[in-house]
Amino acid sequence: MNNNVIIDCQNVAKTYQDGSLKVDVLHNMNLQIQAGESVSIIGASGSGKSTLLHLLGGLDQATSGKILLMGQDLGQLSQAKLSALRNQNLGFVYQFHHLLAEFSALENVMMPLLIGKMPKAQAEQQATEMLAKVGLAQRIQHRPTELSGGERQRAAIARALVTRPKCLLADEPTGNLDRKNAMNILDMMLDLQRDLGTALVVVTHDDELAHKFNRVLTMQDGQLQAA
Ligand SMILES: Nc1ncnc2c1ncn2[C@@H]1O[C@H](COP(=O)(O)OP(=O)(O)OP(=O)(O)O)[C@@H](O)[C@H]1O
Repeated sequence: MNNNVIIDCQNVAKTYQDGSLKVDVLHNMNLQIQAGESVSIIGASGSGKSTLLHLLGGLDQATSGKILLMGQDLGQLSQAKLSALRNQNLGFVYQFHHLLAEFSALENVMMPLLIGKMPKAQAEQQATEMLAKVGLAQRIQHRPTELSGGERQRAAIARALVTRPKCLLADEPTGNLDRKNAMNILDMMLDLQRDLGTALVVVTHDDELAHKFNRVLTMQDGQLQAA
């Protein structure tokens, strides 16, 4: 195995069976995500971008083909092993922040570390540092409702990165934000990708944002093409 490959999709197909209707979304798709690179995925609505991201994250299974995460075949792992591999190596950010309303930004960001059994004081320190990196040093005690939309997404990004994953998978992370905010947050994600050495895979509708990445791929006819 090439040690720099974090995710390796080999001849992946995904078909949804919706009643009697079969929907072929991905076929014979190949993709390698290298350590530390930034990749954007664009393409028409319904072309399969979110489907691909779910497969890369081990949240759904390919119909055929293989997806390796750190050399391990996701289709061959027990649910417990898959969860552990995912928690150790991947971070997720969605269009909606999914922060827990009753907790502060700090508590939300500490959560994945506490789940990983890190002692509380250390988790608090690391979460505080990550919140500072996303520009929320002055907001750590705020609850999600006390943060702006952009700040909530920053907190969600801090929560996804606090475990120092090898790869961050983001589905329309700036889709709910105005243009200026979206640009700022995407630039911040790319800065963090370079500083932390995290690979970054982002699905976006925004061609201009997409072109800030090392590679731009377009989903078309169930496959990825270099844009
Ligand atoms: N659970 C499912 N069951 C049946 N069909 C599905 C399911 N999930 C997605 N699809 C279909 O698969 C296709 C790809 O969906 P997907 O959400 O991956 O597209 P997308 O490129 O992310 O779209 P968008 O840009 O609008 O978010 C669509 O035609 C969709 O209707």
